[in-house]
Amino acid sequence: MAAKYTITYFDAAGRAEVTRLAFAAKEVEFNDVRLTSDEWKKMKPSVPQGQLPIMEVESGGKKTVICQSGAMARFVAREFGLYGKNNMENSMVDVALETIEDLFKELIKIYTASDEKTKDELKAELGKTVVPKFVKNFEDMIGGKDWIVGSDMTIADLAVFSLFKTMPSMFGEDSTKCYRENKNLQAHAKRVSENKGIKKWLASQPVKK
Ligand SMILES: N[C@@H](CCC(=O)N[C@@H](CS)C(=O)NCC(=O)O)C(=O)O
Repeated sequence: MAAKYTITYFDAAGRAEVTRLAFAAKEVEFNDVRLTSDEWKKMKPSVPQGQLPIMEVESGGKKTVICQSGAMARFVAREFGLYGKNNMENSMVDVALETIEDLFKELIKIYTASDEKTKDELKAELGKTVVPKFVKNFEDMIGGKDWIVGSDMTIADLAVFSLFKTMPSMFGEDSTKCYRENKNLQAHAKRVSENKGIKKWLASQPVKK
């Protein structure tokens, strides 16, 4: 019997969207559970490491909960052939995922800033210096190729697509100006969004933040 998957997170893209997109791209069904903050408060003590997202995998009569968004994304990527074709490609996928994690950390700095003034300063810096640095990193990875790693779409492509798609709604249009001006990355985003499963997902599951 096929495995049953449940992703639990908040009603946001955040750290769950790349795994959701992997299911969408491969047109594999999963349970998309989105908690309110009250529901989360009740559930938190029973969740491994006390944070979201988590993914429950039911297979062969056994239920396993995977926490840590990177572990979830990599699990799904390995299951569905989105992790490259050999050890070197796996590593290059990891390079992209770790780079996305570095960008996430920059974004979290804005969320956790102690006062509005610092928040505004960090937001202004995001579009001016932080994002351009990351855009250069991803531009170096993709160059004129179709995909970030190898000859097929991987979880790395979904991670880059997802984060840059979400950022404007959280940090303003200016935050991703440099990304929108990059021809190779725009072509890349178009390629990802034209995947049949992703197209369906984007049409049916608008994520607000
Ligand atoms: N390294 C963890 C970080 C998880 C994390 O920071 N989760 C946040 C949401 S993005 C969370 O659960 N916040 C609520 C809480 O800590 O109670 C991962 O990648 O999954």
